[in-house]
Amino acid sequence: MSENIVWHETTITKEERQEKKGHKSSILWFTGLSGSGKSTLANAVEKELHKRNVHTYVLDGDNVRHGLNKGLGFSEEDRKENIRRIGEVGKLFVDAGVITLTAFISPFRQDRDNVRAILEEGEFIEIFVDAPLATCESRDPKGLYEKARAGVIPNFTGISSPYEQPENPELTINTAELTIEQSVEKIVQYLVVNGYVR
Ligand SMILES: Nc1ncnc2c1ncn2[C@@H]1O[C@H](COP(=O)(O)OS(=O)(=O)O)[C@@H](OP(=O)(O)O)[C@H]1O
Ligand SMILES: Nc1ncnc2c1ncn2[C@@H]1O[C@H](COP(=O)(O)OP(=O)(O)O)[C@@H](O)[C@H]1O
Repeated sequence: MSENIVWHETTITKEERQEKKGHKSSILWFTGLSGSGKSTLANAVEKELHKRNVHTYVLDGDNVRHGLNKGLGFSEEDRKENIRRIGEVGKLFVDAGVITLTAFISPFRQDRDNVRAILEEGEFIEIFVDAPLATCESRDPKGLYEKARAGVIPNFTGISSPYEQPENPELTINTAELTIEQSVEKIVQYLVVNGYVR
C-alpha cells in the first residue's frame, strides 16, 4: 500500500517558518517516573518561553491518552506505540516551527532513541526529570503509587514495570534538589546558550 503514497515537499520550509518566528524549533522531551515533575516543569517552561514570544505547545501524557492515543494501555507494546505516535506528532510540530514540550514517562530507552532518530541533529532535547522513587511516591499527586503498591494498578512504572534512565540526556533535572524556578531557569538557559531562543 505505502509504495503508492508519494511524499510531497511543502512550499514553505521549516527554516522559513523558524525565520518568521525568530527562534528554532525542537522537542523538549521530558522523561521520568510518575510524579517526578514532568508536567509541572513542561508547563512552567512553556509559560516562561511564552512570555518571551516563543511559539510553544505542550503534549501531556494524560491528555493525549484521552484523545489521539485513547485505547492504548500500559503494556510494553502499547507504551511503545504511544511514544512512537507522540514522536511523529512532535516531528510535525517541529516542522511547523514550534518548540514542543512533551511530558511522557517514556520508560524505554529504545523508544526515546527512535524518536531522536526521526528528527534532525539538535532537534531532540532529552530532559531526564530525575527524582528518587521514594520522593515520587511520597508526592503521589494522583494517589496512583498507593494503588500500585496495593496491586490495584498492574505494570506501574517504578513498582512493577521498569524505567530505563537516559544514558546521555541533554539535561538532567533533579527535582528533589532543585526548586521549580531553578529547574525552569536551567532549561531556559540551555535553550539560550545553545541558540534555540534569544
Ligand atoms: N501502569 C501505569 N504506569 C505508569 N503510569 C500510569 C499507569 N497507569 C496509569 N498511569 C498514568 O498514566 C500516566 C503515564 O502515561 P504516559 O503516556 O506518560 O506513559 S508511557 O510513556 O506510555 O509509559 C501517568 O502520568 P504521570 O503521573 O503524569 O507520569 C499516570 O498518571
Ligand atoms: N522541584 C520540583 N519540580 C517539579 N515538581 C515538583 C517539585 N517539587 C515538588 N513538585 C511537585 O511534584 C508533583 C509532580 O507532579 P507532576 O508534574 O504531575 O509529575 P509527572 O508529570 O512527572 O507525573 C507536583 O505536585 C509538583 O508540585
